[in-house]
Amino acid sequence: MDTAAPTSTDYDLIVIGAGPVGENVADYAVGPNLRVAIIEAELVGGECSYWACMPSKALLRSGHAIRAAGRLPGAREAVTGDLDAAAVLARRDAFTSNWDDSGQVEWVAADGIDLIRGFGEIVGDGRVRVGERTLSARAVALATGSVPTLPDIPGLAEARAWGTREATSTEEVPQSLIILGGGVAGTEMAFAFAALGTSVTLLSRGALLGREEPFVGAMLASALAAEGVDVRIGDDPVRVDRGADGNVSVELAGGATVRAAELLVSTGRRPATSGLGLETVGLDDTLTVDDTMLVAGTDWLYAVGDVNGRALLTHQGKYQARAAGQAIAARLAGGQVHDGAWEAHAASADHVAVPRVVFSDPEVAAVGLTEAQAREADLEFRTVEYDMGQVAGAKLHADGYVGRAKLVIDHARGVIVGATFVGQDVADLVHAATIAIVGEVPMDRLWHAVPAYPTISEVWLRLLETYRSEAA
Ligand SMILES: Cc1cc2nc3c(=O)[nH]c(=O)nc-3n(C[C@H](O)[C@H](O)[C@H](O)COP(=O)(O)OP(=O)(O)OC[C@H]3O[C@@H](n4cnc5c(N)ncnc54)[C@H](O)[C@@H]3O)c2cc1C
Ligand SMILES: NC(=O)c1ccc[n+]([C@@H]2O[C@H](COP(=O)([O-])OP(=O)(O)OC[C@H]3O[C@@H](n4cnc5c(N)ncnc54)[C@H](O)[C@@H]3O)[C@@H](O)[C@H]2O)c1
Repeated sequence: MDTAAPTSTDYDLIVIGAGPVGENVADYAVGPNLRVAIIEAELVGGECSYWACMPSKALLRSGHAIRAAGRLPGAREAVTGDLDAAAVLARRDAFTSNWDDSGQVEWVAADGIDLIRGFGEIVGDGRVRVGERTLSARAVALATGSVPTLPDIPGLAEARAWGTREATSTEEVPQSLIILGGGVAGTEMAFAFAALGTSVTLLSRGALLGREEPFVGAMLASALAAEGVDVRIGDDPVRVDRGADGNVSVELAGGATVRAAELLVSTGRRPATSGLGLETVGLDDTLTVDDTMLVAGTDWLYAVGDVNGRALLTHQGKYQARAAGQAIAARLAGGQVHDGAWEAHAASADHVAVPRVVFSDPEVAAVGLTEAQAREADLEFRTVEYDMGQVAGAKLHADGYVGRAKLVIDHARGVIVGATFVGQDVADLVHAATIAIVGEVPMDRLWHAVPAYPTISEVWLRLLETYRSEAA
């Protein structure tokens, strides 16, 4: 398709999926000379706003605040009793706008984007069907997100298990909950429900958060155990049953059976490509994209956010959307596309600096490579680690502060390629590491970035001192 030529299409760009990513693709592309429509089958704002990031973080926050107060004499005595679960659920409801998307719909209209409600399906090059209508566009962007996977365990499909949607939108706090899957969602939900008073069993087939540094999973497993969560690692479920009394039982390979009022399955997600009609344009369900998110083998189709499987995180999907939206606008206007590494239309950071925060307690904040990934990449690297409990700012922050930090340093280039922090309130530490990686700041120059005293950021100084002393 010659995208620079004037055409008589209904739109210049149709975006399928109005989650955070689709909204940003449309927002960055739309302009006085570019007609943009966005198609949404459910709520404008997507999974993140109503069933994922926002409600899950709202459910977690009050428990973290109570635990934080418990670590400070004076505050500890002032905060007594349990969480008010009804108030926590009500705050969660406020953050999801009670699952009402009118605020986001208003924003779409104010931005000059046409909203079309319904399920969008590709029916040919640049052609999209929604209900009875078939629309044409010079470019189409898929931003349909991802869907949960369900493991093939006998009885599971019939057991009316919760997915993360049911967990984050629950109107009642179950008395007991089994969580299957020790990844990001399972670990966060274990903290959230334990704080709300639920008796939680967490079943993980390997170490918790197994893709992160090994100390991450070990520290979270002991923190969860301290919260009363029964963490079982490596004892796989072999059968699931929902009994006549409404409770769920899960039989484990080791012979034990665990029972609870509800079962949450959080065993990962896959790109939402089913029913999109990709076969009508010669594609299958695995979409390969370049750094402007253009799908390989096409000059009109883009895949952005969770659907391309690059990084299933809102902030990274929105970053891709900013690149893609601007690249689409440039291509449609016949302008220059700046898609070289680190240029405006390329999501270069996807390859080297994806920040990941797990809102557990302690929090986990990581970016770039772990040591294992650096080894796989055949880098010549060194690592340094530091006990964050020894940092003055951390000691002041909470009595008995427990935390650990680690840097992975590309020794040949003298730059950081990975960083991991575990500890109370470390989420915001990771952005400094992201800047160091993206900016390829040499270790010798990083030495001059002085952290304020007494902040938790002083861990940076300790890590750099450790690096220098070990190098000497
Ligand atoms: C429990 C949980 C907690 C999470 N917490 C965080 C977090 O704290 N931070 C973070 O960065 N990430 C978090 N994530 C990940 C985050 O939710 C996703 O990365 C993010 O939602 C992806 O945005 P998206 O726009 O690509 O997809 P989505 O948010 O899934 O939006 C896709 C939209 O497309 C619509 N759609 C799909 N198919 C069609 C179609 N054919 N026609 C029309 N509309 C369609 C859907 O209805 C949906 O509205 C979490 C995920 C889960 C499950
Ligand atoms: N704070 C955040 O940014 C945040 C929070 C929640 C979710 N998310 C995103 O949502 C996505 C989905 O979260 P998730 O936790 O479901 O996925 P995940 O990939 O993080 O974890 C899935 C876990 O399930 C396990 N698993 C997979 N198949 C299994 C099986 N058959 N039996 C037992 N265990 C099995 C895996 O080993 C893994 O530990 C993630 O990719 C994550 O990026 C992000």
